[in-house]
Amino acid sequence: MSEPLLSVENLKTQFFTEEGTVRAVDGVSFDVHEGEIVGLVGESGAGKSVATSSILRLVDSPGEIVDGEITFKGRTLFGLEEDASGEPRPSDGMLSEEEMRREIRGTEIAIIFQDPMESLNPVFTVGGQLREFIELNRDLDEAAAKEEAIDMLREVGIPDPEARYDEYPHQFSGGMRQRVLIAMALACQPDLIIADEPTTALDVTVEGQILELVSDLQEKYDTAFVWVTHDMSVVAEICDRVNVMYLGEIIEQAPVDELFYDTKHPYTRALLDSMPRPDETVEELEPIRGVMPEAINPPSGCRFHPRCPEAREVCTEFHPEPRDVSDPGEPSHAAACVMHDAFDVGYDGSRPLEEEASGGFRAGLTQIGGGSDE
Ligand SMILES: Nc1ncnc2c1ncn2[C@@H]1O[C@H](COP(=O)(O)OP(=O)(O)OP(=O)(O)O)[C@@H](O)[C@H]1O
Ligand code: NI
Repeated sequence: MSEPLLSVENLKTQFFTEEGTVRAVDGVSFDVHEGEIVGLVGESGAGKSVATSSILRLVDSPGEIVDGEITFKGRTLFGLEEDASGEPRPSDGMLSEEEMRREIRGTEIAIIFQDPMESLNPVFTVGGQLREFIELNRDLDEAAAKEEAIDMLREVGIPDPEARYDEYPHQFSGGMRQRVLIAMALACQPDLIIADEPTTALDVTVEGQILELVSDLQEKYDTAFVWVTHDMSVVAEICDRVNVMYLGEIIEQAPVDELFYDTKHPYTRALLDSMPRPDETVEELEPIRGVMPEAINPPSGCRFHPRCPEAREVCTEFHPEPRDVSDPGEPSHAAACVMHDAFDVGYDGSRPLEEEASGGFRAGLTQIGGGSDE
């Protein structure tokens, strides 16, 4: 395969709070290739948003990227090297804040958030905002930018775009506002769009329409996407490859079909069993038991072990990083679970935690977290 468009390596982003260090993103690696839609999925608090805002270096204090390397089209968005005394400092090649603002954010990598009202200014017309954005970022005069803005509104399926151009954000429905944000994201023809749960607040029908629109646009413009969601049916609908996150880590990484039909991590299985799937009728949905622990003091060993039905003693001790667990000839499929032979740390001979747990502390858990806990 060709060089990835975006490469994230061992990314660590932490928040230094009074309660302690929140390891929000704790050693995450993934690639995005040209024109690919890559999912980032996991329960609330898994670190999805922090991971994506780290890509654009938009993490605010008390948060900080503390380790890792992020490259995009051969340029270093984040990188560290050692100074003379062995302390880490930004690498020579790392883009400056000014370069990030001028050359990357919005133009090369656009971002779409869940709440369009955060990105749209309520006191200016929708068309005016879009036009100004186009004017600023592409060498177009006002008239040409207006024409382009109307074209973009039409492109994202807004009916009667000439008239809607002069309306204000509050005159648009939630779905229509989200379409405006997609138009804005596409306006500079970026190579990558980061979408952070942009359809979560919408009802299912509107969500379906937006996902369809994105698929069409993706084909037409060959834009790559990082699509953040907690919803496996959204993943099934639009993603090519998927990264499943749990407590700051990626625990499974696979093409979408492999993830659904040859699931390799018990957490992914639990996520799949906890929500309705378009491709399967299940008698009963099974919520994931327990709640995701705090990212300040993650459990020892595998971070999922306190909630895992397959957990054995070794899981409390050995902390697995994702390893290739694909069968020969199959596409690359990584999982961070020691039940796979690739780990060879004595899972088969290890004592199951199950019985002890059901009578013990798990019985004490009163709150049962579902898959979508927002
Ligand atoms: N400003 C902050 N200060 C302290 N901790 C933070 C801050 N922002 C995020 N975190 C913590 O970082 C972790 C990851 O949060 P993040 O928002 O990335 O989760 P998420 O997977 O996007 O969840 P959601 O689905 O709810 O959006 C959480 O434990 C969260 O509490
Ligand atoms: Ni989030």
